[in-house]
Amino acid sequence: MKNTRTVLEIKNVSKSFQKDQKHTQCVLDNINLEVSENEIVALLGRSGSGKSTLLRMIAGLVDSSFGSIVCNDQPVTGPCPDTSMVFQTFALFPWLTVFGNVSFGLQALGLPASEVNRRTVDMIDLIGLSGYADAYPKELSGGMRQRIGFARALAVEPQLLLLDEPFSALDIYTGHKLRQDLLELWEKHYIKTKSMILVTHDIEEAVMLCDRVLLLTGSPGTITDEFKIDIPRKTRTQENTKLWVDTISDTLNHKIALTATQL
Ligand SMILES: Nc1ncnc2c1ncn2[C@@H]1O[C@H](COP(=O)(O)OP(=O)(O)OP(=O)(O)O)[C@@H](O)[C@H]1O
Repeated sequence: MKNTRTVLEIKNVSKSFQKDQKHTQCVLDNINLEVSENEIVALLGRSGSGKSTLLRMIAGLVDSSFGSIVCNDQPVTGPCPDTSMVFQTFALFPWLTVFGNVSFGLQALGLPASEVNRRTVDMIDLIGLSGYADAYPKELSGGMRQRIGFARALAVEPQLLLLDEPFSALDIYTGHKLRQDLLELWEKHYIKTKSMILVTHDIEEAVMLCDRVLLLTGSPGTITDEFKIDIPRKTRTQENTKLWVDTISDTLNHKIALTATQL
């Protein structure tokens, strides 16, 4: 029987930012979302619809104004130990080597040095950066830098990996290779991560990689549409997913146009 343990449960979450002394901006409204073990979920929406804000709220980096977020059975009230994030811009520490970057989160956990060392070396190998432990990010290509970003996030063994457009700054080939490598690590359980949420603007990427694609639309943003991609991941091709891509694209464009008329 399929394991359907819930890794993330978001209930009635809203978020407003204080713009100045008199004005607040409501960015997200009444978000409800469950993510199960063994799932990859995509979040699509226009720029500014609140996708990154939602990821940061799940990570506990931003407070929600209303509602509840529970990750791995624990309410998220601050930085969440069961999640980690990979960013579009890599967000590496340029003054640290590959080893320093990858071990950063492990050191913050206060683990013994021998454990930090072992897990960092293992993760550097697993992500395909063997031989580069002493290199600095500026000495490496964009694809290799993003591998550091993934290794840093995965080293702390998050249950839920939060991906904020992690492939969009890479060329098509490099992005494709990194996606395939990540999938392989996940499907073969070489990493402890159970589930992932991917924020992307690339509908094809979402359909090829994810079990479900959610649309965050409206102003303030809310989850308005869900598409279950029920073709086994391994058998997906551009041809047999084209209908999904076209349907999602049409729905998204329609919703964005609708929102524009309401603003
Ligand atoms: N810390 C903050 N303070 C004030 N406003 C914020 C803050 N963070 C985000 N916002 C506002 O919230 C809205 C949503 O931003 P967010 O970055 O979540 O959108 P997004 O959907 O991820 O956009 P993109 O696709 O361009 O990355 C924007 O209007 C942004 O200006």
